[in-house]
Amino acid sequence: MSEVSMDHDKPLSPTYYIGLQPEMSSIDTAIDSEGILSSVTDGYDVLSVPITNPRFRSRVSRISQSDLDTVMVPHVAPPTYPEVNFAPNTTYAQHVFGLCAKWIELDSADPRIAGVSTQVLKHELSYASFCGLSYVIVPGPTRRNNVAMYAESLNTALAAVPYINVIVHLAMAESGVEEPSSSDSPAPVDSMSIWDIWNSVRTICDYPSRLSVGLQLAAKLPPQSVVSRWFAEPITVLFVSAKIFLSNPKGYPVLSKAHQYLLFKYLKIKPYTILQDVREATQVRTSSKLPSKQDERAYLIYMRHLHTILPSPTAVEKFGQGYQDYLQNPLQPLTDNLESGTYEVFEKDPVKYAQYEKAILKALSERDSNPNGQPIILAVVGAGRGPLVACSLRASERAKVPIFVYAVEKNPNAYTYLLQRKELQWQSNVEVVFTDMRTWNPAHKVDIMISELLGSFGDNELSPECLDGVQNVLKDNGIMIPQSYSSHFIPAMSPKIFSSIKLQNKEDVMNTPYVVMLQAVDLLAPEIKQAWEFRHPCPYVGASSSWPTAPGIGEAKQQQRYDDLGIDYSTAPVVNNKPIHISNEHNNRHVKARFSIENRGVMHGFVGYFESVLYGDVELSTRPDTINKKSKDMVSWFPIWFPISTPLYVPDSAEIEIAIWRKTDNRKVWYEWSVETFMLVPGSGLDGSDSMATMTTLPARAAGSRVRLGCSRLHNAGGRYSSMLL
Ligand SMILES: C[S@@+](CC[C@H](N)C(=O)[O-])C[C@H]1O[C@@H](n2cnc3c(N)ncnc32)[C@H](O)[C@@H]1O
Repeated sequence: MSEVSMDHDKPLSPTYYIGLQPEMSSIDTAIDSEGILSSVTDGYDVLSVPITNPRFRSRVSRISQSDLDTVMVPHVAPPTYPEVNFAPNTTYAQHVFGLCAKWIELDSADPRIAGVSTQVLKHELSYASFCGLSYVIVPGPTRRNNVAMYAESLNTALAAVPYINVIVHLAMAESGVEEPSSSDSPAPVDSMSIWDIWNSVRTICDYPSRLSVGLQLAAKLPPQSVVSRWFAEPITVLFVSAKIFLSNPKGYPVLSKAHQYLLFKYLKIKPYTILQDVREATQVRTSSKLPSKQDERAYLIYMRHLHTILPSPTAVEKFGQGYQDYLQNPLQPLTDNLESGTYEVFEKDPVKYAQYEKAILKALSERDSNPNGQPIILAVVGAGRGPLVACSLRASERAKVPIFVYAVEKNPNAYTYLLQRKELQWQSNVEVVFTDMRTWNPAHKVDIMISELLGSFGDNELSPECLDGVQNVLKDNGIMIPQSYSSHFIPAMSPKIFSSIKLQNKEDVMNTPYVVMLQAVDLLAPEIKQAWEFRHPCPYVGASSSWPTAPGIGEAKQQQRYDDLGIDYSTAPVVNNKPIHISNEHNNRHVKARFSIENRGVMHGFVGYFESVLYGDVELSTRPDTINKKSKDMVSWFPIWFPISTPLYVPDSAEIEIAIWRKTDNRKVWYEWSVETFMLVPGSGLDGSDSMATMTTLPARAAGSRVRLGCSRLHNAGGRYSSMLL
């Protein structure tokens, strides 16, 4: 809005940008019905149109130049009829994106200019909203040191116009030299600086769901870390200038391979694509001042072609379609009885069951047959609707080893279904038992015990506790499948998940983990780390079947423990009229892991995965870096997200330390977690280089030492979000 950038002689015709909807549906007719939008859309789906025109700009400019001797911000009245580019019309409103005036300077250091700009923005948003538009595009901040001012204006405008979505138009990264450098060589470009500005804007505005990014694809793409960073942001629009296209040998416009790959990645989040500069680029490409419509359409045709050659989604992407970044509460199959539909979803994953069948086959083949040719006794504990029973029977056939299977289930409805399957399919090879596995007392001990009680973080559905409780029915040399499972984690940034959790607006929403098919997430560290492991059979749990002796402890000791804990033995947890073992301390876990962070970012939480050794070399994994090797295309588990209530900014070359506890008492199991961040002091002093501490106002510290930056609170410290053992 500054006088320098004012251009009164601009023609009155608005600049249109033309674009494609994420779903690529095309509208056949021109969207004009009022005469203003007479530019035919030519197969485009959306049109972005400046909300106001230069008449409005001239008036605003005159107002801002008047009364220069007063400090008051002059009042700007809303645009009038000849100052706007369109009128309300429900036929085309959904196909039009409003472009806010490019000449406003919300972040101007001059309070008059900033004040006038804010009024202009509010008027434009308000008029666009009145006309029924859903989206307006606002130019990004022009200065680095006045971001708070920009954000405040945006926030005010968002609050004043309640329904419209505001898209901030931003470059991916700076393209030029960053700051004047003291040396002769130019300072390197800081490729995260624009993301930094955006992060400040949305943080100051407190993560509004109506604020998103319109990302301008750069001609020269920034490093991969910047590409991944933007991918985690709410991108509503991708701006693609026709000027970044190359010409193929036949003279048609095409994008470079690097741009194609980037688009393939970004199109997954289904942004609108807006093509810019088509006329100018066509003129250059065709060396014609008046290129034909056909020549201009080449860009659109190419973009549509790109949509048709998108790499096919992975098995996980296909399975999770529609569930991306959608928060789900982790299942609690011990407390709750699952619905048939939920089991059906599990059963859609061929990979998990193929791996189980392979593991059972291997265990059967390695197991010496029982004396007198007795069948090997298997137990599927937590049988659900029976898929692992079916796997066991198939493995027995393949191994040519006779088996007898107990199918143990505590869900009465699943039990009924299992009885049906026994009657119709399995007959005498299978005995269906309705009980909590922890109180099961079978006639025969078990050679191979098979379970699938795993949650997204491995042990979070209480597999360790359930299996400890049934371990006493396993023969001394018996096998448990899985043999072990481990939990893994990594710090991550996801503004989308953070705001979705916040939006729930319920108490304690940051105290519980969520199961999420992650998409808009940037993993902040280069490697995922293991938290802990559980092995079965558990060495701390005895194989005695005498009930109610606490596994591995003995009744007297158990009594002693109750006494130590001040618990009345007679009030010990009871299942099926029998007290279950309460000494569960061996299933407590604690880990503190340190993650090196190369590129700065904001931590909103951490992602959890698991790995499991089913038997021998047959494994399962949900870790993105090992899933392909261990259980490619397995879809049964989405990752788990542990939120933190206050996002933590982490600078370049920093460290994040995450501490997690798995805590148990005699009735429940829960996680607690906290995060600390550190900055590393670079330079050694020995080579003559200054340490950052001496270059900044920080107190001098030895090079390599860690400066504490911040920490989160302890989450779920009260154990309120617990999984119940009873
Ligand atoms: C994750 S589901 C797996 C079901 C089945 N094995 C499958 O792969 O589809 C876990 C099953 O274990 C059952 N379950 C959980 N805890 C149990 C317990 N303590 N005793 C018996 N069944 C239990 C649940 O009811 C549920 O059917």
